[in-house]
Amino acid sequence: MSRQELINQIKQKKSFLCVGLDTDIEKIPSFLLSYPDPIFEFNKRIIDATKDLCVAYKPNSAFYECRGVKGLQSLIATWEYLPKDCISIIDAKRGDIGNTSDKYAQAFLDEASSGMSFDAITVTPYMGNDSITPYLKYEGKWIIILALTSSVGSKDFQYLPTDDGHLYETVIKKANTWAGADRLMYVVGATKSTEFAEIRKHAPDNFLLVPGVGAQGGSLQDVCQYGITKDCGLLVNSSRGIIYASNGEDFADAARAEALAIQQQMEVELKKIGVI
Ligand SMILES: O=c1ccn([C@@H]2O[C@H](COP(=O)(O)O)[C@@H](O)[C@H]2O)c(=O)[nH]1
Repeated sequence: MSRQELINQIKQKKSFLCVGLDTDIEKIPSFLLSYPDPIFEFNKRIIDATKDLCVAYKPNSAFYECRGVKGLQSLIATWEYLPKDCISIIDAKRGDIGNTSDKYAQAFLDEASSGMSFDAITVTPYMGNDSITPYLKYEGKWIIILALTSSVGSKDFQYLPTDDGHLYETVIKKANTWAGADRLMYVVGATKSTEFAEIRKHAPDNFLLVPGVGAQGGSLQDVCQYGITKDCGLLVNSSRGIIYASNGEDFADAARAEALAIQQQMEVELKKIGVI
């Protein structure tokens, strides 16, 4: 999905919501366990209930990989089921030397090789340029670089002082030399809303993937105050807050209600800035 197509979807759906599919076999309603692929069945119902309210889905690969072959089958089935008008993001957080990154890129971006071809993949910047370029070979795919994470541990490295301010700022400045805002997004945690203004100085046009609202307590309003741009420029993710809104038979309806509440706040923010 191109940048313009993404912006068009945001305008059409009045939403910049990303629904996180962190689907945990121990948390899904027990009645689903009798299905041949309970994880896929859960995802399918969540997708059906939310697809008109969001512009992105983000399965986190850990929740699938931990189940071995079964998990990969669920992930492939989920990827196949994702609506084509939503950007599909695999949250894999990979990073390695070039020839290994080639294989990670094949695993998640090359349908002929693995059966999956997500629109975007999260990567860690720590190993530098040659760990990122293999993903850029896949035309039209997005690379989403961890910049300032929502985690408490972000203070261990990401805030270290550098000539640019902090290490996360150096990451953004350097990564901007590898590709433009039509291929690169950055992960910035919603729990770091006060840093958004600083980040926008380095990344005025890039979309930011923002996890951390909902279960981690980040504020959508604060994120928008400092992070929204004339093109929106944000994909705000909520995983547990939406998909585990209920663990009863009504789980999909409860997920929809949560997603709708977020979409309605997003509509207000988009109107404020004149995106819609
Ligand atoms: O800085 C980061 C980077 C990634 N994540 C991921 O986003 C979701 C958040 O899930 P919630 O249930 O909405 O808290 C999850 O997949 C994380 O691995 C993040 O939280 N922070």
